[in-house]
Amino acid sequence: MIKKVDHIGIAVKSLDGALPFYTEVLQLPLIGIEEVESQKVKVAFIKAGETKLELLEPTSADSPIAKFIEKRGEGIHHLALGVESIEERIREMSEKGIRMIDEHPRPGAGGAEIAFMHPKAASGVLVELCEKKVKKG
Ligand SMILES: C[C@H](C(=O)O)C(=O)SCCNC(=O)CCNC(=O)[C@H](O)C(C)(C)COP(=O)(O)OP(=O)(O)OC[C@H]1O[C@@H](n2cnc3c(N)ncnc32)[C@H](O)[C@@H]1OP(=O)(O)O
Ligand SMILES: [Co+2]
Repeated sequence: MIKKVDHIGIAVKSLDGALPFYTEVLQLPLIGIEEVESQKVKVAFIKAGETKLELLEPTSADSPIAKFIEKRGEGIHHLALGVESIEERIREMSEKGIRMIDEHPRPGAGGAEIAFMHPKAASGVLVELCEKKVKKG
C-alpha cells in the first residue's frame, strides 16, 4: 500500500528566506520550484537522500499554508506517503472509516495526484497520499 515517504511538507513564510539553510548549510540539492495554484502554494522540492523535503510558501492570505503559519508559525506541515492507485487507496481509507479531506485525488506538484486525510484521523498529523503519475510515451 505505502511505497515510501514521498516528502515531508514544511510551511515557510518565504522560500527565499528558508531555502539557504537547506541548500547551503545542509548542501541538499534543490530539485525545483513550482506554483500549485489550486493549493495556493509555491513549493520548493529538495532532495534529502531517499526522500524529499517540500518547502511550502503561501501565495494568498487564504492559502491553507497561510492559515497554518498564522495559527502555529512555520514548521512541519504534512507527511506525504507515496502510493499506487490513489483512487483505490482513498476508497480503502473511506471504507475503514478514515476521515478524508479529499474524496477524490487533486492535482499536486510535479504532476502528482494527491489526497489529504484529516489530521484527526492520524493522531494530529496531516497525511497526504501522493501518486506520481509516470508520463506515458
Ligand atoms: C501541492 C503540494 C503537493 O505535495 O503536491 C501540497 O502538499 S499542498 C499542501 C497545502 N494544502 C493542504 O494542506 C490541503 C489540505 N489541508 C486542509 O484541507 C486544511 O489545511 C485542514 C483541513 C488540514 C485544516 O484546515 P483549517 O486549519 O481551516 O481547519 P481547522 O483550523 O479547523 O483545523 C482542524 C484541526 O486540524 C488541525 N490542523 C490544521 N492543520 C494541521 C496540520 N497541518 N497538521 C496537523 N494538524 C492540523 C487544527 O489545529 C485543528 O485541530 P484542533 O481542532 O485540535 O485545533
Ligand atoms: Co505535499
